[in-house]
Amino acid sequence: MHPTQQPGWIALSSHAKALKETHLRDLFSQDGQRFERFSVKHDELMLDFSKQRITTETIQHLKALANDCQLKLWIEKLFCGEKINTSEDRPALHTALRQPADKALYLEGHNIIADVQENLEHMAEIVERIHAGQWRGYSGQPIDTIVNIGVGGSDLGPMMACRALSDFQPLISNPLTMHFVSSMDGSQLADLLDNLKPETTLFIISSKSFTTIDTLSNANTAREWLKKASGVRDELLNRRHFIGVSANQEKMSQWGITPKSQLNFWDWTGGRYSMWSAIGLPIALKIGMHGFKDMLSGAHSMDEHFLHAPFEENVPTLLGMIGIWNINFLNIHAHAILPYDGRLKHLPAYLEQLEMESNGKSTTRQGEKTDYHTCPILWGEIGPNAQHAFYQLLHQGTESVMCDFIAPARRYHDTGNSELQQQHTLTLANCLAQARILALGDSVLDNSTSAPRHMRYHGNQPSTTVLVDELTPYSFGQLIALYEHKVFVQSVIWDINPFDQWGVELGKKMATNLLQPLNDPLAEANFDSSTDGLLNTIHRLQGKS
Ligand SMILES: O=P(O)(O)OC[C@H]1O[C@H](O)[C@H](O)[C@@H](O)[C@@H]1O
Repeated sequence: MHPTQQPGWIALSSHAKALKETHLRDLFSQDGQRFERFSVKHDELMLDFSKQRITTETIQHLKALANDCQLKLWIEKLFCGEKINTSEDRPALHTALRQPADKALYLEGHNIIADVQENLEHMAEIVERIHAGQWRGYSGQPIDTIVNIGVGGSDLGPMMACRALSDFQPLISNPLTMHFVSSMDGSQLADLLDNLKPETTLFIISSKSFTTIDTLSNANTAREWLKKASGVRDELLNRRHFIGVSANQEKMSQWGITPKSQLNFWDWTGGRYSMWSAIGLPIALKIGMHGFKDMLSGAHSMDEHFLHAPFEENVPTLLGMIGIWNINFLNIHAHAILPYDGRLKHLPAYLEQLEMESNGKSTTRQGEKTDYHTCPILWGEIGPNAQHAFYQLLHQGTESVMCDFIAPARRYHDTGNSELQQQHTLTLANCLAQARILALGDSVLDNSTSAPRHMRYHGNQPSTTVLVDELTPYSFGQLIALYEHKVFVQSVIWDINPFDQWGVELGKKMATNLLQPLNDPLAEANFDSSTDGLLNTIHRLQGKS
């Protein structure tokens, strides 16, 4: 049945009308127990939903809607490997990547957990060799610099995790420097190559498809740079300086990655869900295999919780359903991700891909056009930095925005560094202050109403605070799995497939069509007046016409 015809949806619509005039300030003054009522803890994460514009009735209706849409059944389909990515005829089994070794999951008669474990062992061998200084470049010197070349899901997850978990680097005899390169125009790579030593640099070419032009162009540039610098033959460079990570072995081999330096994963791992697979090699290099496995365990703990916990305690389900409430019933279509921890700098970019590429769709599983909103516009920044940039709009603009505040409760506590401890306290104070003012507005002040209009804060901007006990590989794994499952919950309610991304394909084809007319001013170009005009101007500026 169409989601908007479900009884839960209809009940939520009238409930939203009844709550329309209710400010968060009223909800707090009516109920002194909001925090106890609307905060939920699972393991190392605590989510406070009390600053959302909800009542206990809202939660009941959301639960009814989740049941109407058979959420429980869909979660089971996800975990057991049903082909729920129907447009690509495959399952989405990122949860299998974090299953313990003693579990089994059969896909077409084959135990994929055994494959996953074998893969982890191969990863561990590579990590060990590099950490021990036994992986040597063409001149015999140990590798000390890693450059991950990838884009989208083959870049954002590992880059985010390496930054987030840099406090957890193991003591190794051969410390590594790590870089991430994604941009198609080569600007990141060009800057980097000027400062790298070719004989000690190892490139990880990460691409699920191994056909992504952005990644292959950067990889080719890197190989040419190595060739010129070393004067060594391709075969030796490929063996000593390139590792490939892909679900496409054939393409990796064609490019020249030697079989021993190939790490595989599977088409049932979506690109934006792949940091748990061999795509996570940079993470394992950064925090060691032990740390990487802790991250997998954290995610697994969230998986088990998502699969088994009842709705009222189910953290990803609540996060997803309260998002549905905001988007479809309170008409809020902007979502800010605000980590109060500089280590989570890349979390907003990661979630932009995870959420908007998964749920930024308007076609239902039945192939019909949705007549309701789906994924909101998501963006974000380290919270304290964003306070000096776009919080003005959050506090006094005309848009309703829902916010996620994400902060660790403990940091620096065992460093003995009181200045840094104080900085953490200051950061938490800002996090709590901002969420409070966004919710309650200037009613937090005694004499607010006497202030001129330009100094008023209207409040009523809903937010969730995600409090992490302490940022570790384990809690980080939980946090990311939380968002993955939240996205899944919303996709079920919206009746869309979150695991494909057809909306990115046409742009790739069109860019290919434009290469020839860009190279050759005499090539036939008959696109549209804007594109033709831009082509002519570029030719003129390049001195080609
Ligand atoms: O890993 P790759 O196959 O190189 O793909 C890299 C990225 O590019 C694609 O265009 C998709 O939009 C992303 O989902 C994907 O993560």
